[in-house]
Amino acid sequence: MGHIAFLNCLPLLWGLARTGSLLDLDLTTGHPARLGAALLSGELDIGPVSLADYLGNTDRLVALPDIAIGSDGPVMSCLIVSRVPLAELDGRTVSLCSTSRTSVRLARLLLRKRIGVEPRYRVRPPDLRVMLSGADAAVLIGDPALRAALLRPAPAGVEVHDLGRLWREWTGLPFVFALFAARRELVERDPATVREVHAQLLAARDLGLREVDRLCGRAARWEPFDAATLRHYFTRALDYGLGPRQLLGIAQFTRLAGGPDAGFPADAPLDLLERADTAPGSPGWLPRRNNNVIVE
Ligand SMILES: C=C(O[C@@H]1C=C(C(=O)O)C=C[C@H]1O)C(=O)O
Repeated sequence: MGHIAFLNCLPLLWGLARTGSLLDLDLTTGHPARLGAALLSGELDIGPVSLADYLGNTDRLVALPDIAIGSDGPVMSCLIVSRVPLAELDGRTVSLCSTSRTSVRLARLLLRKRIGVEPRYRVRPPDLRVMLSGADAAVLIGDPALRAALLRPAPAGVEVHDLGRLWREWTGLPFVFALFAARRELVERDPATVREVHAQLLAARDLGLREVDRLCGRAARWEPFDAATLRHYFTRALDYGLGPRQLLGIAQFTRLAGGPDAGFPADAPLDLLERADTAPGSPGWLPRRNNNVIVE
């Protein structure tokens, strides 16, 4: 199973350890772009997958319901950091961090369709100093983004834009940056194991959030953020749910961002693993489609 090497997945890791599930799982830690590639190559069976990677490979992956990594407003850790107002980025250079697959797509969508600019893009490692050298803006995710937003007061003239906030203000919807998926081949071969791991993930997430005060007190000992900041990040900024509103957000993003150069089609389906108890008599699993229709 994959595990994202960012703080955003710490409540899950805490829960997997505290429930004992960690003993059943062989965990591979990495950044989202690397974990997506590993899931698709068969190196991993199950785990978090950046939304764009999922949407580009729906024939090979099945999404797990009720759990995701998203936000319903400011997310704190997916940012555009810019030396100039966003409206002035037309024709300028924007660095995209190499660890992200979805935030970089969301940033390009927002800049093109919401702000109305068409910058030049280049991919760089997730180091803000490197990203901003020779560029006017940078799209950064995960812990380096949290550090950029919270620790260093932004130098004069540098603007920090939160992608979760921009999306929410534009569409009124939550945004899902990553969901959890299993390889379709495994779901067909061994649905019981996929269901068990799914149940373990939900239990781990719930326990991690129930024990969030203990988790934050502990994490603040070695993270550069204090316990209250971590608590806010886990409980107010991040949204670990995948229900009807989050599915609407996914459908809206798919339709707006999908296309030949996006890596996924505008009509990419979302097949959710059906729960055993909601599919009586099914041979093991049934795909449930995200048929949300967006009305303009
Ligand atoms: C909230 C976050 O969501 C993430 C953003 C991702 C992306 O942009 O591809 C992928 C997985 C998540 O880690 C974050 O990284 O801070």
